[in-house]
Amino acid sequence: MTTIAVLGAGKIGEALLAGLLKGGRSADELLFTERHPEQAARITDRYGIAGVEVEEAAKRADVLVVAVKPQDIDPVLTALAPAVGPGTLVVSLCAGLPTSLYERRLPDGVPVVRVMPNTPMVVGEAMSAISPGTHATAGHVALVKELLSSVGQVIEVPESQQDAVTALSGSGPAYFFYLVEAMIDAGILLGLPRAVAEKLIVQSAVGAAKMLAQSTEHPVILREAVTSPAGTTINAIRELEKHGVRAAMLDAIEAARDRSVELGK
Ligand SMILES: NC(=O)C1=CN([C@@H]2O[C@H](COP(=O)(O)OP(=O)(O)OC[C@H]3O[C@@H](n4cnc5c(N)ncnc54)[C@H](OP(=O)(O)O)[C@@H]3O)[C@@H](O)[C@H]2O)C=CC1
Ligand SMILES: O=C(O)[C@@H]1CCC=N1
Repeated sequence: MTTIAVLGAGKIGEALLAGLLKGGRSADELLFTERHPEQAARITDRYGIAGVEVEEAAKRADVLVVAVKPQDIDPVLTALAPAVGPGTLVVSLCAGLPTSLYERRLPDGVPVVRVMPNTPMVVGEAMSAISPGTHATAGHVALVKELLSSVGQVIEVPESQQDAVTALSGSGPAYFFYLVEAMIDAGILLGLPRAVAEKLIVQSAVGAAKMLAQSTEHPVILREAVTSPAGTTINAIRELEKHGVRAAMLDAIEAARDRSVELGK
């Protein structure tokens, strides 16, 4: 049995615990730490998983998944340093934080794998990108891939690409939610009831996402197929181009990448 402890059961930590249970792990194999007692009690009630202190998690777990905000990492590393050994695998989900930070602060030889997942984990559709640190072996990478495969898809990337990955797929779901929110607002502007606008847009998003996932065509071909000559769509596209939506997207994702780099300093 591999015991997995999630340090920081917030949004992504809870999503991972829920996903691992759905993927077939038993609650006995899982632990978590959480500094809000009410959140800890809620998680134990809901999933039957035990909440423990960081030091106990470090002693009992084979895999420690760090899911606190990057700004909160310092006390976690201080608590882990005397408690982890080279047999414990540390998996960091934290934006920006390099494996070298963990390697510097933890005992020599502790294996570290950096992962950037995303919240569609809650529906088994995460996109996770993983990068091994200096002491992580192929076996460690395989174990992390196996864990994350139960909550979505996994790719391995060089660690130098992790800030870009964070900006693209880590934050990516937020961009889609933002777009959906704006499109629902447009429905309200055009006089549709909110419930109708929501249904129209959410199902259009689900359908478009399935087409993107299943089709071998480039997204531009899929868009062209919707854009009839002298029709409605091209009028909307002209407005999007006029307002610089593509350039805004490039700038937005570059800004997210820059923030990830900054968090790692
Ligand atoms: N949300 C997302 O979509 C994604 C997040 N990530 C990464 O995951 C990490 C967590 O993000 P997210 O889940 O959004 O953040 P949250 O703030 O929701 O979750 C972190 C939780 O950990 C708690 N915490 C902080 N320090 C400790 C500690 N020492 N011991 C126990 N618990 C602690 C926090 O408490 P408190 O509320 O008091 O701070 C909070 O409840 C971040 O590093 C982020 O970069 C990665 C990919 C996607
Ligand atoms: O916004 C953040 O910093 C985190 C990392 C990627 C998604 N959410």
